[in-house]
Amino acid sequence: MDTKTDSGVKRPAAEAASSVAPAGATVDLAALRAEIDRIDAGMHALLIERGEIIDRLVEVKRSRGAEGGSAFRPAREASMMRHIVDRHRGILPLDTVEGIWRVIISTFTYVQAPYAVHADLATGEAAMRDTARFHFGFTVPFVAHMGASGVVAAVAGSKGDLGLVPAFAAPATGAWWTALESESAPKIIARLPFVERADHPAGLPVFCIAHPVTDGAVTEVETWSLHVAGWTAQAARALAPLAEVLAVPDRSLDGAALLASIPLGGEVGLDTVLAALRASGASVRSAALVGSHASRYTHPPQPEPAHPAAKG
Ligand SMILES: C=C(O[C@@H]1C=C(C(=O)O)C=C[C@H]1O)C(=O)O
Repeated sequence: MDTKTDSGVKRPAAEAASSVAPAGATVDLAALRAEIDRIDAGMHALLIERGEIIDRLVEVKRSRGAEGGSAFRPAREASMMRHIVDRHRGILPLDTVEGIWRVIISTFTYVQAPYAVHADLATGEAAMRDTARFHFGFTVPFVAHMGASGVVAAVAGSKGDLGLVPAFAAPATGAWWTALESESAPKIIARLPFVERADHPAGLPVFCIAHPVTDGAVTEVETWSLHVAGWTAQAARALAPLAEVLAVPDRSLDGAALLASIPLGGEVGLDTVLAALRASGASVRSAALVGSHASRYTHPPQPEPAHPAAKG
């Protein structure tokens, strides 16, 4: 007996049936594949419709005189990503869902206003590339730099590009954030991943920098560039419980350049951090706000995907 496939090609029934499907399941399989085709066509149509809404959004932004720089809106993106992971259920791994939406959002941001992503590869190329591609996809151009200061300079000289620099202490990076101190310099606008978890496939913590955001900035955590003299182990210990701090010691001055991340509206403010530094014997030469980002949002690690069929 022959059977007719979706494409109209005739082939033997035995070959058409899956090798694991019991005899007689062919029709069900074809029906399920028809369902999958219907869902795929629906999802594609929805993406096309999303693009039409983005077109209208661009018009509204233009009519409101939005600046011509990056269309990236950190507060909106952080909130969307939280909602997506919170409502997810079913067998599709969360990593996949998050990755799909990062590509959707980043690419629609790109079609609104083209931008490139500049990334500092000095602390390791593979992890940083994975991070950039996971969060921004493959349509947004990727520009590699060997050092964070090159990333800051590229963003400063661009119209609306984004930069990715490590959000962890790494000897190779230097105190790149001091280049963000002047008012018109780029600022930290986000910390990625938006949703953190121990087993994140692109979990390298990075700061995203861009021209100062005038619309849609998020200020849950402020990032301060501090210059201190008298930087000692005691001063470092005093700060550890108060704020997340990146420190680059400046041996010639017995001081350090610090990048302190301080949640707004919490018990510990900038004043608390400065007071702790002074109490430890350090003196604070300057403090400049160099950006802000959404508070870190943590999700528990995901269980291994276990399809019912795999359980035997
Ligand atoms: C759509 C907007 O622009 C960008 C694209 C987004 C998207 O595609 O969902 C979300 C936030 C912005 O980074 C917006 O400002 O809402």
